Amino acid sequence: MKVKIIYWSGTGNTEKMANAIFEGAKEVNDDTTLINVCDAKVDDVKDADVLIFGCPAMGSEELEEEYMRPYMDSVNELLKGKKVALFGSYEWAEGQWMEYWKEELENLGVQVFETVIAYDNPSEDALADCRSLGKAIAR
Ligand SMILES: Cc1cc2nc3c(=O)[nH]c(=O)nc-3n(C[C@H](O)[C@H](O)[C@H](O)COP(=O)(O)O)c2cc1C
Repeated sequence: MKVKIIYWSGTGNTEKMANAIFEGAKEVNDDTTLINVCDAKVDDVKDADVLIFGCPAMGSEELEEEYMRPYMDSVNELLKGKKVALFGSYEWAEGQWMEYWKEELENLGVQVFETVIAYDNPSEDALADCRSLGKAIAR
């Protein structure tokens, strides 16, 4: 089972979460790759069984618009039938962007296995949740 973690992070908070998910997933599945969305291709989604996408709350409860939004728009339709999870950091509001993101995928018929959000610089507890997510989804 091929696992890919694809993320965007402006100031490193979501990147810390991505690293923790990677650590957890690697423990149970060697075929796990961590990719910055700036380097991600559509094929990265095509050949994966498990996709874990990360993006902080940006804009007004939106995905980052230069890389993450266009990337998701190009792969959303390919996610049906795959195992998908979402994560990211936020600071100004209460995590609504993650609800919108999950809802958007569910409306396309994609099942979202889990979402993990962390306030600002992720706490040790939040990072532990990230490692658990990686471990649970990559088995
Ligand atoms: C341009 C911009 C827009 C943002 N919009 C939101 C928002 O709508 N809701 C929110 O909770 N936080 C918002 N934030 C705060 C970020 O989500 C928060 O700083 C997060 O930790 C950044 O994660 P990163 O270090 O992975 O880039 C915004 C930050 C920036 C720079």
